[in-house]
Amino acid sequence: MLEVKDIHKNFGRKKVLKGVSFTADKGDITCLIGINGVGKTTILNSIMDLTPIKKGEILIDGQSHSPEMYNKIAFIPDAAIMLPGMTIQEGIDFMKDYYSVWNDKRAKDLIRFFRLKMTDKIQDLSKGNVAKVNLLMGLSLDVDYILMDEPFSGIDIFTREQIADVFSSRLIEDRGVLITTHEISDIEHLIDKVVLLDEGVIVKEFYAEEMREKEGMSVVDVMREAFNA
Ligand SMILES: Nc1ncnc2c1ncn2[C@@H]1O[C@H](COP(=O)(O)OP(=O)(O)OP(=O)(O)O)[C@@H](O)[C@H]1O
Repeated sequence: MLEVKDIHKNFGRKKVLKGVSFTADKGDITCLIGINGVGKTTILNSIMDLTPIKKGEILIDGQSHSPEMYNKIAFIPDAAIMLPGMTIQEGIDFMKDYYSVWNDKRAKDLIRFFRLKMTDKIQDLSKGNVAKVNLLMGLSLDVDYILMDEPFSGIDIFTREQIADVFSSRLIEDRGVLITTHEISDIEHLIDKVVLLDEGVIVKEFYAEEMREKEGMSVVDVMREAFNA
């Protein structure tokens, strides 16, 4: 389980996270939702230890940050992660050398699934293809948890559908996925758990299916109610 416990984060005098707590389970797709600038990326960066937190604790299967953690968790950001001059093949070769948890069979499945051309340079890729390469690099790591920051941002509907298909496919397997997205309707039917962030704290944490069955409310209905939209 991924446990975020009472984390606080300031940028200068601005208090962005004011005691954020939630959990994301292995086997679940958990979606972190909130308006622009509320602190979603900051939470993912904090989980990956890419930014220091002022207070609080982050546990991955009960353990706090350590170098071994990077064999358990992968981060798929919303910008290109490979050097611009590299080809996709060179990027894959780098990942293979760097990570002992690289799964070459899954990488090959993803290359076929996304129809990527290995000789293409990262700097020449469209935004959608950059997103696909990022997914390829993150999902090909045999880790238990995957964080994804806005995998649908600025991407056309067909590519969004293709990316959404990844969520329902065996490429995710029984791993824990924590995703931020504004394109909730694309994956509403695939999400297990929803965590709503507003004004520096978690205002609601619920299972989408339970909410549909017990309250007759969709994720978007709950969002509208929580954010008074
Ligand atoms: N390095 C930084 N220095 C100063 N302020 C920052 C920094 N990174 C983020 N912030 C501020 O922290 C707040 C939260 O930013 P963050 O990127 O986490 O939000 P977000 O919820 O991911 O936004 P979006 O939905 O637009 O991607 C914003 O007000 C942002 O301007």
